[in-house]
Amino acid sequence: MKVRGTRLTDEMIDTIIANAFEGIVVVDEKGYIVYMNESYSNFVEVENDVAIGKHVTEVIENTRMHLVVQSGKEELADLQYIRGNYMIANRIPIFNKQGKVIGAFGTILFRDTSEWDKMNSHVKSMMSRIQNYLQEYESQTGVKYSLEDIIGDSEVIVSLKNKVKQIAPSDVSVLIRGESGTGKELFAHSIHQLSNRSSMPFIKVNCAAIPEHLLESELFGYEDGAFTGAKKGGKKGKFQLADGGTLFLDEIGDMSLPMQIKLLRALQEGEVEPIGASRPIKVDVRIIAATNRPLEKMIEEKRFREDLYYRIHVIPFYIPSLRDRKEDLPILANHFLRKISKRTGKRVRNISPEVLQIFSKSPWPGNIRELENVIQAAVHFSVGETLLIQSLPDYFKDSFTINLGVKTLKETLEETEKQVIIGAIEKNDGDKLLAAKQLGISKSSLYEKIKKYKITV
Ligand SMILES: Nc1ncnc2c1ncn2[C@@H]1O[C@H](COP(=O)(O)OP(=O)(O)OP(=O)(O)O)[C@@H](O)[C@H]1O
Repeated sequence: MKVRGTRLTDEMIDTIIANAFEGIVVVDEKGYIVYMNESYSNFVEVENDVAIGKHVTEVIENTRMHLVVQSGKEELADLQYIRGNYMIANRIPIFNKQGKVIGAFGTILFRDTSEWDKMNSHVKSMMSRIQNYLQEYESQTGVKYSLEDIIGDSEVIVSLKNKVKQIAPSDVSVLIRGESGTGKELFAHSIHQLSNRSSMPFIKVNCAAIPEHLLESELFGYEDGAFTGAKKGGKKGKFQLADGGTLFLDEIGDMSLPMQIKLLRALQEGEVEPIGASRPIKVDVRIIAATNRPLEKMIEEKRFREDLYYRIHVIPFYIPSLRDRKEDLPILANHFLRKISKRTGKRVRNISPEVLQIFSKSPWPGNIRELENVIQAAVHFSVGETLLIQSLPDYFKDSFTINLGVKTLKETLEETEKQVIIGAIEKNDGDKLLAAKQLGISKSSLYEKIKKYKITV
C-alpha cells in the first residue's frame, strides 16, 4: 500500500492494527486464532500470546468466527454478548485468489471497556425500558405475539404474513383455519397488534373449554343477582372487556347451536345483553375466529349456522400443517433451540443433521406445538452442545421407529399418499378439482383414491 509515494511498512501496519479503535481477531480456515490485537486481548482478559493458536471458541464467548469460515458469509453489526456486555461485532471471511476461504477477521467495536461501559449501560437501560413497555402493553392489552414471532420462510408463511399486513387495518372479521398447534392464535395476536385497535384489549375465549351453560355469561356477562351463585356486583362479559379491541373466538366450531344464535345476534346488532340486564349494551369489537372443524360440512349437517358462518368468514385464512411446509422445519427447530437454551441456561447450540432428517420424516400431528415440546425435552436430555438422536424423547423416537418397523413399504407409501391428498383438499378449501390439479393427477383418479382411502374431508 502506498501513502504519498511512501510504502506502508509492516511495522506501520502492525502499529495501526494494534492500536486500532476496535478489537481485531484473525482466525485460520479451521477457526484457530492467528492474530489478536491488544484491544481485543485486554477486553477478553487473555494474554495475547496465550490466545494465538487456540480455537476461537475457547477464547471468545459466543463467537461465530469459526462458523463464518465454514459458511464464507460475512456477518455485519451483529450484537454479541461478551463478558457481560453487548458488543457490536463484524465478521468477514478472507478468500484466496481461487475464491477459497482461508480464514476470517473479526472486529468488535470499542477499544476500552470504560468507554464501552457507558454505552453498554445505556443500551441495557434502553432494553430494560423496552422490556417494561412490552410487559405493560401485554398486561394491558393481552397481546403476547407480533408478526416477528411467526417464524418460517416457506412461501405460504411469507404470503400469510403479507396477508396479515393487508387485512389488519380493516375491521373485517377473519376466520383462521388450521390444525391444532399450527399457530392460529399467533396469527390472531399479530392481526390485532397491527390493527388500529392495537392499544385496546385483545380478549380470547376458548369456546370448547367453557361448559355450554357458562359460555353465555362468559361472553355477555351478568347483572348483580342474575342467578344463584352469581358474583356480587355482576360480571362483565368478554364482549364488554374487548370493547374497542378484538375478540378472539377460538374453537368456534365447538359452539352449541343456541349459543351460535346469540353470538350472531350480538354481532349483527353490535350490542350484548348481560344475563339479568334490562337493556342491551353497545359494544364495538372486531371478531377473529379460529377452528379446525369442517364448518362447511357442519352446515350441511345443520350443526353450524350458515348465517353465522358468512358473518365470520369474511376473510378466510388457512394455515397449513407443518408436514405440508417441511422447509420451515430447520429454521423453526433452531429458533426453539435458541429460545429454550436461553431460558434453561443449557448450552445446546446446534441440531445434528440426523435429527433434522428424522424431523423431516415425522408427520407432526401436533404441528409446531409438538416440535417445540420435542425440542424442549431433547434439550433437557442433551449432554453436549449438539442435539443428537439419543436426546430425543422416547415417545417421539418410538412413534417413529414403530411406524418404520411395523409397516411395509406399501403401507407406508399408501399412508403418505393419503396424507398428501387430505392436505391438498384441505389446502384448497375442499375444492377437489383444484386439489387434483395441484397434485398433478386427474379428477377421476383423485376420486378413486378418495374412495380407496375412505377420505371424508
Ligand atoms: N410460525 C411459528 N413460529 C414460532 N412459533 C410458532 C409458530 N406457530 C406456532 N408457534 C408456537 O406453537 C405453539 C402453538 O401455537 P398456537 O397456540 O398459536 O396454535 P393454534 O393453532 O392456535 O393451536 P390450537 O388450535 O391447539 O389452539 C405456540 O407455543 C406458538 O408460540
